[in-house]
Order: sequence, then structure tokens, then C-alpha cells
Amino acid sequence: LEGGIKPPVTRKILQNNGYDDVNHDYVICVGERFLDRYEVHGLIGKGSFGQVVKAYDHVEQTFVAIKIIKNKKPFFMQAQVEVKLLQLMKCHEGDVKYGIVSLKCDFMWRSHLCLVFELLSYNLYDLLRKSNFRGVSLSLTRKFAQQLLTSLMFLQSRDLQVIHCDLKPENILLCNPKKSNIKIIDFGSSCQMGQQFYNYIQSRFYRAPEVILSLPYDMAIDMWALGAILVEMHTGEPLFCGSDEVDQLNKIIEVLGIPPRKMIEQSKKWNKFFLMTPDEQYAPLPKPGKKYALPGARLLDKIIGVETGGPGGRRLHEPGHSHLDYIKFRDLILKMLRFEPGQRLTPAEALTHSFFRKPDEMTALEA
Ligand SMILES: COc1ccc(N)cc1-c1cnc(N)c(C(=O)c2cccnc2)n1
Repeated sequence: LEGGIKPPVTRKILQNNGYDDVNHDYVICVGERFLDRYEVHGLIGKGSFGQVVKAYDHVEQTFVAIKIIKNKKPFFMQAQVEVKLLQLMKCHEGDVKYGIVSLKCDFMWRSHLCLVFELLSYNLYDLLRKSNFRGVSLSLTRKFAQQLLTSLMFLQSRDLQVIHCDLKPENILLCNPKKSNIKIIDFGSSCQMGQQFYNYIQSRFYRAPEVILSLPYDMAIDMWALGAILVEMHTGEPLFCGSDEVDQLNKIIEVLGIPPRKMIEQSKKWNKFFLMTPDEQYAPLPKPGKKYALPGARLLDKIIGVETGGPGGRRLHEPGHSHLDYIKFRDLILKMLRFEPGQRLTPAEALTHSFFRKPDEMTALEA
């Protein structure tokens, strides 16, 4: 500066002795060993919770995924809930595996809670991207559906009653890049029935109508999310891609019609989404600049191409994509997307649906 005035000393405030960055994330150093056991190979994911690194476990001589939670109390507290739920599920699984990611252990490292998981492969959104967002076959969609319904049946079992609260393609990972086995990850937003403390849950595209309307919710919200996910896995595009909560509910109404009067009347937020017509009917509030099909006019049949050879006609005459296959798929999805949570299929009911019956089972039934 002129006149030789020294600049003020800007003291860099060191977060957690320099181990953390300004966002309370641990500064990852490749090659670093946690507990003289886990050698960090690299950052593979980031989330609101913190980071996920790939590491080599020198004791078990295998690669693991370590979820390094932010060094901040709310994230630490929520991760403790996740650890408790994962441990609870692990001791209920026994030797049968129900498609839930396996937590190997957890430990504290330089004020960060670390969760050590089996290392899984890429997620179902990556799979959609690899399909150029055209979707995967109905047969692979069926395999994913069967596994996810089995996982939900396990989560909803009497001793667990766990609600995942954030089912979406990004939270469903392939176990092996070359096989169709999948596992559900990220129980960082999950809770058990009776412990539903939050109302702002689920990623928007997969948010159940009862959550949007701020009504009481239960495990049926995961079934709603699954219905939306399965259509997306086959078409390649989100079924209800709302830009905000009002747009989200309007996109649901385009396909499924107006929600039951009782749900609207019980919602404290009803007038955020609906107006009352002179003849005392509820109608969607018009959204400036947005044009919607009439309630129920955007048929699911058209979206999945029941009569037209699948999404965009791309599956016409393809084996495993018959008209009857699509009729069954459409029927299953509509029963997973019922507005009334109590009327939505349970996982056990869904698994008995004809969409999952093998042809010989069908002929035996018809005999
Ligand atoms: C290749 O693995 C991943 C790539 C990216 C991201 N974001 C996560 C993973 C990965 C791999 N294996 C795992 N077991 C996990 C998780 O369990 C996980 C990831 C994020 C949040 N919670 C759990 N995550």
C-alpha cells in the first residue's frame, strides 16, 4: 500500500485444526489411512451428509465405501439415527439378504463419524443415463421391481417398520456392474413408524401426495416412490417431474386426477394447490405460465405405450414386451400410485401381482 502501510494480517481460520473445509467436510487425502486400516483411494460421492470415499480395507483385504459425515452436530445426529437403523436391520436380516446395503462398522475419525459399507457399483440413475434416458427393458424393470418390493416388505416387517423416506434411482445401487442385483442405500433421512419428526421429506419427483399436502404419512410413501421409479426405469424419464411442490402435485393430477376430497379437506395447505369452484368442487389452482392437461387426461397408458409398443414405440414386437405384459405393468403401477395411502398396494400384495407371474404359472392358473 502507498506510504508503506502493511496490509492487515488476514488470519486464515483453521477448521478443526485444518482437517476440515469451510463446509465442515473432511479434507480427503488420497493414501491416508484411517485407524491404520482403511487406505483412502478417492472421493466417489458427495451429499448433504458429507462425502463417500472408496477405500481399501487392509484387514479384510477388500474395497469398501466410507461415508464421512460432516463435522457438524445436525449431520452427526442424523447419521447416528442411520447407524442405529442399519444395525437394527442387519440383526433382523439373518442369512437372507433383503437388498439393503450392509454397514460393516462405524468409527470416529478426527471428529467425523465414518460409516463403513460394502462397496457397491453405480446407481439406477447412472443406468438411465447409459440408456440415453430411453429406459431399460420391461424384463429388467421387473427384476428391479421384484427386488425392491422384497426390500420394502423387509423394511415394513413388524419388528422394523422402517420408512426409507428418500427412495429414488440415485439411492438404488447395482451390487455388480454386470448383474441386476441391487441394494438400497442412504438411510440418512429414514425413520421408524411413530418417529416421523419431519414433514419435508422425499425428493420432489418421488414425493407422495400425502407428504405434499402435509398430511400424516406412513410406510406407504415408499410404495408411491417405487411406483414412480419403476415407470421412470422403463421410459427413461421421471413420471412426475415437478419444478416445485405446486407443479409436482399438478403433474400428478394430470395423470391420476383430483385427489380424494377427504385428503384435500384434511390438508392445512389445501389452498396452496386448489381453489373451490362455485359448485363446491376442488379444482387445481391455475399456475401462471404453466399449461396442464385436464385432471386424469395424461393417461399412464400413453406414457408407457401400452397400445403402441412401449415408450415411444421403441419396444414394438420386442420379446417380453407384449400388449399383455404392458397391461399387467400398467395395472400394477396404478395400484402402487393410489392417492389413499391405505389403498395403495402393500409390498406383499404387489409381489403376488400377475406382472410377476411366469408364463407357465399363468397357463397352470388358466388350466
Ligand atoms: C461407486 O459407489 C458409489 C458411487 C457414488 C456414490 N455417491 C456412492 C457410491 C457408493 C458405493 N457403495 C456404497 N455402499 C455407497 C453407500 O452406501 C452410500 C452412499 C451415499 C450415501 N449413503 C450410502 N455408496
